Amino acid sequence: MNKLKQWVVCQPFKRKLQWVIMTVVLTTVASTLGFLYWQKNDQQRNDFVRTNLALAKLVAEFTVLPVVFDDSKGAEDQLSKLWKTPNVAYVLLEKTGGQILTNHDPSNIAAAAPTLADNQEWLWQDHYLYFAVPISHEHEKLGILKGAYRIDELKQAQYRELHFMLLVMLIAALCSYGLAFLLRSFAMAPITQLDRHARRIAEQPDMSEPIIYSAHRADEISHLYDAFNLLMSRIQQRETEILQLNRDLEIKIRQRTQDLEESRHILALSLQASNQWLWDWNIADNILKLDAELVSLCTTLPPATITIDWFNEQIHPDDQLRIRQAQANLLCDRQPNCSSEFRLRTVNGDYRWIHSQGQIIERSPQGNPVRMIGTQTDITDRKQAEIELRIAAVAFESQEGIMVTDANNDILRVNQAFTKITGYTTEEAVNQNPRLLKSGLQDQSFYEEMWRSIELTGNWEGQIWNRRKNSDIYPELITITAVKGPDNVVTNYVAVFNDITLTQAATAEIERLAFYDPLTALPNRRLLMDRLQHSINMDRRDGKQLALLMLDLDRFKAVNDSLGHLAGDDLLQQVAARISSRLRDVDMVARLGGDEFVILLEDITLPEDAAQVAEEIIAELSKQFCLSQHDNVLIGASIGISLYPQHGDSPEILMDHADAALYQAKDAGRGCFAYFSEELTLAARERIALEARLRHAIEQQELRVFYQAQVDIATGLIIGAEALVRWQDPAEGLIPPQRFIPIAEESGLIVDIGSWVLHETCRQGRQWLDTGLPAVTLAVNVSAHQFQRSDICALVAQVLSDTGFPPEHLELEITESGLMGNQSNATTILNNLRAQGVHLAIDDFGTGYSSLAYLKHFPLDVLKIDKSFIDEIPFQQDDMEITATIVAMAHTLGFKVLAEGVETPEQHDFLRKKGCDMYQGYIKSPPIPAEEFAKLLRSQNRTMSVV
Ligand SMILES: Nc1nc2c(ncn2[C@@H]2O[C@H](COP(=O)(O)O[C@H]3[C@@H](O)[C@H](n4cnc5c(=O)[nH]c(N)nc54)O[C@@H]3COP(=O)(O)O)[C@@H](O)[C@H]2O)c(=O)[nH]1
Repeated sequence: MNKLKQWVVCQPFKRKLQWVIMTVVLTTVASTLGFLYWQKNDQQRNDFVRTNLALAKLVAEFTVLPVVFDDSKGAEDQLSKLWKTPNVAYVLLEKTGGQILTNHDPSNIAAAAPTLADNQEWLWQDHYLYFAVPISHEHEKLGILKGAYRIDELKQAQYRELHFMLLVMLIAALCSYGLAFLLRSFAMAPITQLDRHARRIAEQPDMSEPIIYSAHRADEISHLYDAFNLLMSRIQQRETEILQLNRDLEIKIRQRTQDLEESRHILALSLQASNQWLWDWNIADNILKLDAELVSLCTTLPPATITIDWFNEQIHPDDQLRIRQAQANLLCDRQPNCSSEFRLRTVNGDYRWIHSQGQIIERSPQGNPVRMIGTQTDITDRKQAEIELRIAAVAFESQEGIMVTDANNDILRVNQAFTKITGYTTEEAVNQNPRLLKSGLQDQSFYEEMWRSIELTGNWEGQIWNRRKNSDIYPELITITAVKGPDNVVTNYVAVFNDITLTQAATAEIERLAFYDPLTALPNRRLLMDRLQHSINMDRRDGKQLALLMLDLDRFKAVNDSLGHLAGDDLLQQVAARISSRLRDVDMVARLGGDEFVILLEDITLPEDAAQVAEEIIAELSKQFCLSQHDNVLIGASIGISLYPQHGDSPEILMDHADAALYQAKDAGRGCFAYFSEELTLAARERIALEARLRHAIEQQELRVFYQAQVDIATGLIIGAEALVRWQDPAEGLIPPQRFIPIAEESGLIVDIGSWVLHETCRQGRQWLDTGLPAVTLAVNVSAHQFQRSDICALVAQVLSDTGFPPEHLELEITESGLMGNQSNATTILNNLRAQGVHLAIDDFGTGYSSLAYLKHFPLDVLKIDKSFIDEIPFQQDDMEITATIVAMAHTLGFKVLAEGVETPEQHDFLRKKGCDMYQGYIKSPPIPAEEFAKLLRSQNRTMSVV
């Protein structure tokens, strides 16, 4: 119903008008026709009933007699008048009691006829008018006459009339439609025109065009047109004004927009510069607008969907309650603005510290907060820095002294531990230079080295002695670190130090107890084994050898038992001191307990070196001991020696073998040493004996000088000789230098021997000159030991001066190893010798590690190619090539070349072809005594004079 109403309301007015007219016309026509039709119908029916019922009643009166007399025939005659009427359908006469006297029912309708009530005379139903007329005589009911009339004809007539009326209705409808249409057109035309005009004007910019209506009319429509035109002109006028206002407004808006844009830009820049993000919380609908950067930092959600609840969920659980409480306070107006710090989860799942602040900018009419705006800042770095600062502050006040200076080394800050250690308060230290603490125990070079390290590596760590305010000097372990700025320039220095006075003392005490024998203060077994292991490792790497000497005192038990333990202790301490005094710094002596000592000799050259030390110690301990109670005692010592690597490669094995050797030494009769192997023991003993004999030989002048000719390869003439020492032993005969020169070098006797050979050679040379022999160069060997540890320059000057031998005929042969080591020192010596007029030769070239490039730095005259290169010529191609190269290169550097050990004509020819200058070797002459060499020289002279 509502829909219908709605639909009707929505219909255009003209249609509604048309409907009204048609409805009125049709309703009027229909109701009039309907009434007329109904009235006529009713009339016709009543007439039909009345007429036919009267006929039936009349017939009924004529049937009284036949009914009384039960005369069927008479009844039929009477009734025939009735059934001969065309519209009678059936008729029957029924006597009271139910006897049918007559029945005329050709269509069998009676059986289906309705039963009428007692007093009901007729019934109008469907196609029939039923009737029941009583038959009475003198108020006695004799029977009843029943029947039915057909009413079809009457009904058909009525239908025809109905059709006619409907036709009239249709015509009326058409007429009403036409009438309504005419009326609608007439009434709506001006309105439609007004509508079209209004629409057209609405579509045009110009609204000033008036709408014209018939001039002669003055009805309501005409007023409407006037009102419309007036309205339009007013609108036009207002529009002009509005346009003007609009233009003004536009200019203002443009200006404001520009200003706003500028402000926005400045705000954005300011926010960006201050690392801030804008947020805008619409409290009413809960939407939180966040800066795009912050959104992308913490979510992939579309920004428009972010609510305050979602945002709160992203806050760290530990901060959520506090922040929600702050928000609640704001909303309840307990505080006007907010400022808080919290951790916010990012898309990565980690948290960043955010500082958020804002205020309410809009309220509802009731005064409730509606909108808030504020900024957020990522303060993670600041928070981190705060944490680090707190840590730094705690660390700064640690147990270690800390001193911070600026780049000029002026103290900026010190901590409490600094004051505790140094005694200087902060006020006393600040603005001072750390020199304040200088003890003076370190020299300038120490500090220079320290600052060099700081400059190079950025820090320095070490131990330093400083002075407290009360003048006490104390050791500290200090680390100095240079702090650099982003430009890599030092801005500060930070020194962190510990007073290690107590630590040092404690460490020393612990070490002493753990590693040293309390009686003698010598290292104990533990330290010895550590050191031995370390030495084995080092020697294994460097290919060196070491010796372990196990020493046992003879007769110590007797002293201890007879003079008491105090005397025994005293004796042991003195033994320890004597042993120590005989050792080099690199060696070690340990006490294993009782009277047992062990000596570790590191880096020995020959196995016999150990025997020499053992011999010296045995000799030292054989001397008398004066004990503190004025008892003089004589003891002795036996020593067992084991060697690394010959006798074992672990500390335990070496100790066991030294112990075994010690028993061997004791068995041999005490007061002697023994190696773990017999042959070494013998060799060592022989070597020691030889050294003793050599000393004796020097004193007894048993040394001789032999001379070996040096020949000019081009002329074949002797131009010089090498002086070679020999030992003329009265018992053994001539002892070659290979046997005694190494011992002489180790024992230092070489200095005396070398000095003697130089003197003897120059003396002999002078004598030969004086006797008229031709002047030849005499070459003297200078050992490495002699060159490096004695004043060779002074010796040469002295000898030349003493003997008067011309320096230009003296040549000194120095080995490569002699020159190695301190190059500048060697150069000084050589220059000095050169300055004296002496010639200089490099001996055994090729056996050492020097190169020609290295040698060119020295003022040398002759280069002697080692015999080992000459031996295999012409069989060894390599040696030939090396020799040829040495000759060529030596010449390039300005040296003369002498080949040693030339024995065959092939060697001689090869050297001559390669341009070698001189040679020396058995092919010409072996080393021979002075007289023989003089003869050789004289014979050459004679030959020459004959030629
Ligand atoms: N510091 C000193 N060292 C000296 C002194 N005297 C000798 N020595 C050095 O002793 C080493 C052995 O010398 P020596 O046994 O005399 O041997 C020399 C020559 O005999 C030997 N030689 C020379 N020619 C030949 C040869 O043709 N065949 C051959 N088998 N041997 C030959 O060479 C030695 C000379 O060597 P060098 O000195 O290198 O020229 C030896 O190293 C001597 O240096 C001394 O007084 N002081």
